[in-house]
Amino acid sequence: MNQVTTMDYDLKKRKISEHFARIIEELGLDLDDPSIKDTPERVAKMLVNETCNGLFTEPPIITTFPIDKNTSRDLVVIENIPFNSLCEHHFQPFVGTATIAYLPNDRVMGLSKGARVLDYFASRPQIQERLTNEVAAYLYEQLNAKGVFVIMKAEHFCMKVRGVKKHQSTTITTASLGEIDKKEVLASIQLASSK
Ligand SMILES: Nc1nc2c(ncn2[C@@H]2O[C@H](COP(=O)(O)OP(=O)(O)OP(=O)(O)O)[C@@H](O)[C@H]2O)c(=O)[nH]1
Ligand SMILES: [Zn+2]
Repeated sequence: MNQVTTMDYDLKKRKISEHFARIIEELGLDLDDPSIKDTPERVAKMLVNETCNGLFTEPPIITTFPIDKNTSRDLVVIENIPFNSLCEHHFQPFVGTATIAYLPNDRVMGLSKGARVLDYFASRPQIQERLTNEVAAYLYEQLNAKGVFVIMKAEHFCMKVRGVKKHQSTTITTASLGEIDKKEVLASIQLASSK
């Protein structure tokens, strides 16, 4: 994994800031304008600390708990987890929700950890299909789960605010690994939404 030290972070931000200042100049904007003068640093900070932070950090450690005789071994579904990521084609956001389902083997996952894994893989330039698969594959391996099924639904700003400009369109992607009954997952989501 691409571990970067604290010093590297500062250098990375400085270099990105310098490059972005050139783009601002090339656009004909005034880098001395009080409103714009700090924009290169702001963009660098946003990219390194937030929207691309997953490129420079380790994936989250997943807390798990052993299944004892009183714990269900059945399907677990964590639905409607909001996320935002960055489309690698246009560096525009794509924004939506993910549903993470897994069939435990001998351990269950701390519930928040699915969202942490999602945020980690979303914090880098992505396509939605890869993001969906990376979340599923990491959880499958880390949980030693019998199966994992991830569903994502997102709006791509590269399709909303530019290009084809289709504001209402959403994209649904899925990724499954191992033994998991996808129909059971979909039925449990429907059951929850009908309440
Ligand atoms: N499969 C997939 N495609 C994506 C994703 N995000 C953006 N795209 C698409 O990537 C494609 C890039 O196409 P190009 O023809 O190289 O770029 P472009 O000329 O800017 O395309 P337009 O968006 O059609 O204007 C577009 O069709 C985007 O809609 C994604 O997450 N998954
Ligand atoms: Zn795009």
